[in-house]
Amino acid sequence: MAKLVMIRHGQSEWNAKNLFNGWIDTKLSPLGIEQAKEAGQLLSETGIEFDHAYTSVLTRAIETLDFVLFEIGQMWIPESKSWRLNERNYGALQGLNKADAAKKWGDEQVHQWRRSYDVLPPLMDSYDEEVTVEGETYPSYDRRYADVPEGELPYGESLKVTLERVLPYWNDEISKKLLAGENVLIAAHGNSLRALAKHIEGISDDDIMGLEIANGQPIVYDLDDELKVVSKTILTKD
Ligand SMILES: O=C(O)[C@@H](CO)OP(=O)(O)O
Repeated sequence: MAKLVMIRHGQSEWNAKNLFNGWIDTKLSPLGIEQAKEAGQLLSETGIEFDHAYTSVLTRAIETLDFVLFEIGQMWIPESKSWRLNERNYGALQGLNKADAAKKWGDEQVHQWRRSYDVLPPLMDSYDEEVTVEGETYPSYDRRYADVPEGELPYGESLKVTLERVLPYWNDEISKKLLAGENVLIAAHGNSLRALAKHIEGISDDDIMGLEIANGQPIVYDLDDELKVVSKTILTKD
């Protein structure tokens, strides 16, 4: 029986400001760093020995993985990073304040964009666009995406579309490790992990609307030989 642990990154600078973050590369806030360290401390109490760690190509998830691996004394294990584990691309919403968006488009519309399974956010026009917040400019595209196959760069993703780009990585890479009995740690994002949880737990399109994943709380799955969930435990301080 293999163990799979998924951790959403600690609070990002833009989570703290209530901005749509998506693929924009922001760092952990001071609270986010504390949450990442705490996640590692909680995980270290389980004694799980990992064989492989996965993360996205976004700094907030990579930082979280580093803090967690440091806390559990397993910084040496093999790690892989993939754009397929990135946060959902929030398209033209990226950089906007979520409360301002609700005032402009209405609470229900914004809730649909954030939590529905298949409603797309407004799409961005091009990867040449930059997002400027408080005088700081963030590029939409950089060389970390050079290996993304032609035509697969998203311009805005629903959870469904997010799952469709996470799944090939799960099927070709992560699930193979678990099927071989290896213990796997994934540090990623609220929506890439909601998508994976939907797949792993068989959550319906309707019920996935109610699933929230908190920053820095490790989710520990025991999986059987066919990767069916035997148990799920969320580690918290309390
Ligand atoms: O802004 C984002 O990219 C995500 C997660 O931080 O937000 P939401 O929870 O609204 O999907």
